[in-house]
Amino acid sequence: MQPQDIPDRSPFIFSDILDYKNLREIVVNNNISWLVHYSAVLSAVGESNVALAKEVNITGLHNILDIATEHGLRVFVPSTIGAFGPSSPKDPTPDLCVQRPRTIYGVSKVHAELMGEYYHHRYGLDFRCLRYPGIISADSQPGGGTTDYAVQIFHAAVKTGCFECNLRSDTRLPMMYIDDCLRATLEILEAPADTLISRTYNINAMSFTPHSLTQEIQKVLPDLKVTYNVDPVRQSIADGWPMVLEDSAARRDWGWKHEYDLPELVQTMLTHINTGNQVAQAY
Ligand SMILES: NC(=O)C1=CN([C@@H]2O[C@H](COP(=O)(O)OP(=O)(O)OC[C@H]3O[C@@H](n4cnc5c(N)ncnc54)[C@H](O)[C@@H]3O)[C@@H](O)[C@H]2O)C=CC1
Ligand SMILES: CC(=O)[C@H](N)C(=O)O
Repeated sequence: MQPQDIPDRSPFIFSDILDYKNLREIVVNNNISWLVHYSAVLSAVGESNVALAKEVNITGLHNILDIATEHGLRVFVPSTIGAFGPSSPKDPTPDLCVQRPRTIYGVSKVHAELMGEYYHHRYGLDFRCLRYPGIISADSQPGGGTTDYAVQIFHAAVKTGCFECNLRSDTRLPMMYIDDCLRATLEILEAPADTLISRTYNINAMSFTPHSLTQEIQKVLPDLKVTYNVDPVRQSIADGWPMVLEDSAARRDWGWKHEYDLPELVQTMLTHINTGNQVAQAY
């Protein structure tokens, strides 16, 4: 979303997550009561700039937790499938298991989960966290992650009919459509505190490989051609991640239920991208 798309009643303020004083000023001046902390450097970009990922993902998180504790705010921080690693069980990956990620992104997200839970128990901070799968959305370009291919393929399928995939065709990863992701986030934020047995939950929707995604898109666009040029950094990250997230605790405690499986995802993405293109061409 661009600043000009935000309605007048919702102030849009640019701020650096590393500027503690400015963040505090924004919280106080705007009577903020919930912090939804999305700023991060994602998995693939993090491996090419570890220093930046450490700053944004770890120091930025510390700022958020301290401000929230100081001002009694509720905090949501997304975690990720990237918080697991090669020694975690993969199919399915439970909420509680070995977490030894090998990316700075994953390490920073495990740190966020543990710090948030520590602040909850130590200072009573209302910290809530979901481990998202790869998120797929038509209106924003992906920001340097390992699951980016699953967004890029839709744009390529509509615009050029061919796509070069940077993961192996059999790489199975958990994914979720953005509407399910945003609804899950609102649902956990609004859940009564006494229903939350845990402060960090896996949420799952679907899992697919580049090959099975291609086949589903080809049902609508049969001429789509996909070739493979594997990026070793992204592939080794993906090889250490879950294939399926086990999310029965989220379903039991606060009623999580996904709505989009692979066929609905493909239909919805292609419709959005086609509509966007038609609007763009009309101008
Ligand atoms: N997109 C996905 O598939 C998944 C995303 N998540 C989490 O969701 C959150 C959002 O992810 P995306 O929107 O996909 O990532 P993105 O890379 O598109 O967005 C990250 C945002 O952080 C901002 N940012 C970076 N440095 C900053 C700083 N110093 N101060 C303020 N803002 C700064 C960037 O400007 C960017 O808007 C992240 O915390 C990510 O870990 C978790 C799992 C999956
Ligand atoms: C799954 C994520 O956290 C993100 N999309 C990434 O690939 O880094």
